Order: sequence, then structure tokens, then C-alpha cells
Amino acid sequence: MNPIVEVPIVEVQDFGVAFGLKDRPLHAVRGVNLTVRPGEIIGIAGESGSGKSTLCTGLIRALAPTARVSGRVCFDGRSLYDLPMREVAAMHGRDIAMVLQNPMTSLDPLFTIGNQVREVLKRRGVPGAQVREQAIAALKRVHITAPEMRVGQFPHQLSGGMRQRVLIAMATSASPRLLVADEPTSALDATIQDEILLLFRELRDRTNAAVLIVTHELEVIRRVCDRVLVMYAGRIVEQGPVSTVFAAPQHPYTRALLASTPRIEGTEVVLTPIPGQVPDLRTLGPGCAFADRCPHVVDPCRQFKPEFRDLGPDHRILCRLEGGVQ
Ligand SMILES: Nc1ncnc2c1ncn2[C@@H]1O[C@H](COP(=O)(O)OP(=O)(O)OP(=O)(O)O)[C@@H](O)[C@H]1O
Repeated sequence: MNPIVEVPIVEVQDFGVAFGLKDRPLHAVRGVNLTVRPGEIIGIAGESGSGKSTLCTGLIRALAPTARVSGRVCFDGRSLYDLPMREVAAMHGRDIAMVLQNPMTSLDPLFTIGNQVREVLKRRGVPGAQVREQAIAALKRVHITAPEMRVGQFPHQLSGGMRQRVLIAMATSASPRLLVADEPTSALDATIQDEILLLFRELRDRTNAAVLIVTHELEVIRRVCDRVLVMYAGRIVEQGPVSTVFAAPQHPYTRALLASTPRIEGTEVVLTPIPGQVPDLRTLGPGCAFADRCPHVVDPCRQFKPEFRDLGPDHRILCRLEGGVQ
């Protein structure tokens, strides 16, 4: 693993994102404080609707125009939401890359793979004479076999795994400083998943980029990430090194989430679903959003805002329970 350099690439203070009516807002993300350093791979976990995608798109200023943002996001020391959009757009092509879930809808079915990779390279200022050669090199880096032949093919002629690699090749061709991958492997089968995940590590090792991976699959995080953020109802409820959090999760929600993933015990597949429902983000009470589902809930949890507790180096939870769950 790369040594982690201490100068952050992203610094987030009290970040929030709301949608909907001003007098009845939906707080998709609330009170996020986060530092992302070059060379680290961070996984973001949480049930559907917990705010994972909104946080990631918010961190790179790629939210829907209806979103209302609060707090501060600094990218490479510059306050992202104070920059002119023109500069942010230039950063998106150069310093920040995004890989999305569905490789079929992200590639244009009417153009060859070569056309699409070359177009990205041209936009990034690669001289015309080098474009073909660099497009082939970019495909080779993501382990596409016979890239000279593939450049002449259309997206539908490639497998799902190969299409995802092409998107990663396009996203990383400018050696971004931050790569955001939103459910990058969920449409792929397990062996292809592994290969795609390895590409993120290779990118990190080659360029010292920071990588944020949003996923429902905790196993993905356990295998490739250095750090994990667990989100619930728009807040990060636990963050810490993957090895620490997976070995001994401290927030009751993290425990429940880990227990809810299928595991094999003897000859049986066992999982313990999390009881209850995710709360409506428009009608959250003053206390902890997880209180109604928490096995350790006590009265103050419902009445007062939960507080962050530091449990060790880079490890914190948002919970009133002293020292986490015993
Ligand atoms: N453009 C939007 N307009 C209105 N509400 C939105 C918008 N985008 C997201 N939301 C709402 O914000 C909340 C968080 O959504 P988000 O997609 O960030 O969650 P998620 O954890 O990424 O979920 P999933 O795992 O299902 O993708 C949800 O209640 C969602 O409906």
C-alpha cells in the first residue's frame, strides 16, 4: 500500500445538500466533515437513499441544479463552490474523473470505442499525431486485449466488463487527482468485479490519485479500500480504517449493516436484515436518525443531536453511546 501523503486533495467542512421546497427540505446530506488524501481509496457504504451519491457528486460540484448546498468543499486548497463554473468544468476534465454504474448508457452506441477514447484525449489537449497511439495505450492499461482491434468496435460488441474498462480508461486518461466511482461493479459478475477493482488500485499506485468508491457491497470495500465511510440518513455515522471498522464496527448501524450482508455459516447462507425502515428525510426529529431501529437506543438518543466521538486514529462515530457499542 502507498504511504499516505498528508496534504489533502479534498477537505469538507459541515457540508450539506438539500433538495425540494425551502419550507419542507429533503436533507440528502448533512453535517459532513471529511478529508481525502492523495493515494487513499475510500469506500462509501449505506442503504439505498442514505446520501452516498449525493455526497460524491457534491464533493466534485456535479449536483443537479436544483440542489442547495451548505458548508465548504475545498479541492486542492480552492473553495470549489466559490470558483466560476468554467474553472470547475475544466477541473472535471483534468483533475476529477467519474465512473458511473451503467457502462452501456455512459458510452455512445453510435460511435466506435476508438472514437470515444480519442475524443476524450483530444479534449484534454493531446496532439493529433499522438491520439491514436495514446488511445491504444489507455486501453492496454486497463487490460483490454487486442486494443488495436477493439478501437474499431462499437460498445454493443464488447462485454459489460470490457465496457466498464473502456469507461475507466477514458476517465483516467488524464491521470486525475480524484476518481469517483459510483457503483462501478454492481452490474458485473464476481470475477469481472475483481478485475475492475484491481484497476482502481493500479490507478492509485501509478498516479497516487485518491479514489472514492460508492457501493452497496461491503465486500468490495473490505477488499480494495483503505478507509470506509458509513452513511445513514444523509450523515456519516462511522468512518475509519477498513481493517478497524470491519473487525470491530462501533456504530450500531455499521454493526447492523455488516450483519445484514449474506455470509456462509456451515452449509447455510445467513443474513440478519436490519429491522424497520429508513426514515423520511423530510421529517427527521431532533435526535439520532437511527434511533427507531437501534437495539441500544436510550431516551436521550431521540431528544438530542448525536455527537461525534473519536475512538482512535482516523476512527469516529456519530453516537451518544460512550465509546460506541459495548
Ligand atoms: N436530484 C434530486 N432531487 C430530489 N431528491 C434527490 C435528488 N437526488 C437525490 N435525491 C434524494 O436524496 C436522497 C439521497 O439520495 P442518494 O441517491 O444520494 O442516495 P444513495 O445512498 O446514493 O442511494 P442509492 O444507493 O439508492 O443510489 C434520497 O432521498 C433521494 O431521493
